[in-house]
Formats: sequence, C-alpha cells, structure tokens
Amino acid sequence: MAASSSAAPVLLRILSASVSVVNRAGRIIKDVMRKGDLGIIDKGIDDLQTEADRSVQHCIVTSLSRQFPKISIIGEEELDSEGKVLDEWIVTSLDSDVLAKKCPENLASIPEEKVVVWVDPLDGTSEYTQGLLDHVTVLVGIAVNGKAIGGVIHQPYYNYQRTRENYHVEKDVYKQGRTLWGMNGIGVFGIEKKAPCEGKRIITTTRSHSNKNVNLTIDAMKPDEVLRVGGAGHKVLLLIEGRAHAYVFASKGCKKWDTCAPEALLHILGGKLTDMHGNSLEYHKDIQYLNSGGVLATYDAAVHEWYRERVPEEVKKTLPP
Ligand SMILES: Nc1ncnc2c1ncn2[C@@H]1O[C@H](COP(=O)(O)O)[C@@H](O)[C@H]1OP(=O)(O)O
Ligand SMILES: [Mg+2]
Ligand SMILES: [Mg+2]
Ligand SMILES: [Mg+2]
Repeated sequence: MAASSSAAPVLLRILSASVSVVNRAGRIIKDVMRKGDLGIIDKGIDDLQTEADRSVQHCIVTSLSRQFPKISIIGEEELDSEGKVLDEWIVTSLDSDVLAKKCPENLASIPEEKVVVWVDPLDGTSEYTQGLLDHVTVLVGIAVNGKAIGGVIHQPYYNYQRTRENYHVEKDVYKQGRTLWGMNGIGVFGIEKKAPCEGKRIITTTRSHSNKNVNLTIDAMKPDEVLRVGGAGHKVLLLIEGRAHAYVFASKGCKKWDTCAPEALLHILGGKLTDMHGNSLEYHKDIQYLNSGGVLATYDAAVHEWYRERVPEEVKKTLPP
C-alpha cells in the first residue's frame, strides 16, 4: 500500500487519514464515558467541554498535522499545545477504501497549503453529558478555496440502543458506530440516502440552544412535527436518512467546524445548507468562526427556497450574515 498511497493526490490522502483517525476518536469518547468522570469545564453560556472533547481534538489534530504539516487545521477547543498527547492517540494509517477511489481532476492537483480542515472533536457535547449518546458525532470537514468539498462524520454510538436491547442477537447484525465520508466528484459512502415522507413536514432543530427566534421561525414554517435533538452532525444525518425535511436554527451559536463536514456530505447528496438568508457558508482559514446568520438546511436543494422565504423578517434582522 505504501507506494500507491504516497502517489495518491494529497486531498484523497487527507480524507483517507481522517477516516482512519475518527475511529480512534470514537474509542476515546467511549472510554471517557465508561470511566464515568467526564471532566466537564464550563466555557460559557450553554457551552461545555469534556475530557473527551479535549482528548479527541489532540488525537485528530496531532495525527493529521504530523502527516500533513502544511495544511491549516482549525479545531473547536482551545487547548494548551503543550498538553498531554498519548502515543496511542496518534493514528497515521490511511483508509484503503478511500485511497481506492479516483480523485476528480479539479481536486487532484490541489497542494497541501490550500487545504483547510475544520475539526469538531465532539459535536453534541451537551447531549453527551446527558446520556443522549446517539446525538454525538465527530466531524472532520475539508475545505478548498473557501468551499466545503469533503469530510467525515463519525457517529460512535449509532445503533447503541439496538445493540443494548438485542445483546443476544449476533454481534454484527446491529453493528455499533458508523463512519460516513465523501468528497465532491467521488460521492458519499457509509450511509444510504432516503427521501422523507411526502404530505408531512418534519423540522429538526436544537434541543439545548433554543430561544424565541428559533421557535418563531419554526412556527412560520407550519411543521407537522418538530424533532428537537442535539448536534449539527446528527441533524444533518436525519436529513440524509429522510427522518426530517429541514434543519432550522435561526440563531447564532453554530460554528464553521459544526457545519463544514455535514454541509459537504449533504451537498454531494443533493441537499443544501446555508445561513438563514440563503447565503452559502465560507470556510477560508481566516473567516469568522461563528455562523452568525444561523443555519438552514434541507434534504433536497429544490425545497430550500420554500423554507428560506418563510424566515420572518424580524428574525433575519437579528442574524446579520
Ligand atoms: N450557543 C452555542 N454555544 C456553543 N455551541 C453551540 C451553540 N449553539 C450551537 N452550538 C454548537 O452547535 C451544535 C449544534 O447545536 P444544537 O445541538 O444546539 O442544535 C452544538 O452541539 C454545539 O456544538 P458542540 O456540541 O460541538 O459544542
Ligand atoms: Mg462545544
Ligand atoms: Mg459542534
Ligand atoms: Mg464540539
């Protein structure tokens, strides 16, 4: 594998390394939970950090920067660079399924220096601390020229309730955890896209960062059902799997590391993610981290406009892009 992997375009190698490292990240998240002491630090209003957020960020950032020293990596957590990084957290293997794909021509010649990687080591921290474990994802988004072009979403506890209830069933029937990955021009792997039900409108939104404007906006869209769940990654998974039609978050709070990987995969699958005004999000390394215009995403790009038109003017005024 060594010869072929070193010959592969750098973007494909970055994606391949990201797929490898998120599996290690998922094990760290489970180890911290099993130990029981989450080491919670309060970063601000409704903004927690746990031992898992810290350790996973060290794991992903150190693993990727050792292999790709010239890429820009921006992670959610502000950590002491002298902090403890265990050798066992460093993963430098490349996923062979990713390497086997053909990188599209327009991306094959992108040099390392032009790549920005956005890392959310643990998305859905609030839900993690409350035991809503399948809301948790690990997000690695890849951007080139300010656009989200690929990424990885790892959901470490996918199926965990089924594995618990069906412990007597063969282990592999309900495998716990999954990894989705994709890149423009290659596709998305690790998930099957399903269309949501017709004749009903299901909106998914925040469960831990709600406010008056979030609710006003959802009401204006007259949903039949509202799914209040944690995590930006998790909510985009609900769109991809046809469990919701739209993800509506008419508030500030989500950052670029929350949206980069989910946006990339959703777009490849025909969906659309923008701010509440319909502006596309930018991922240059010097961009402001906050998605100040909120987040509006739909399972299909064709229905996005319908939701955008219904965002109340008074709410839009509070969300300058
Ligand atoms: N007000 C906020 N402060 C900090 N993080 C936020 C805030 N709003 C949203 N987020 C981040 O966006 C994700 C999606 O938001 P929500 O779950 O509320 O829909 C959250 O899990 C959190 O990411 P993280 O858990 O990685 O800190
Ligand atoms: Mg956080
Ligand atoms: Mg997050
Ligand atoms: Mg996070």
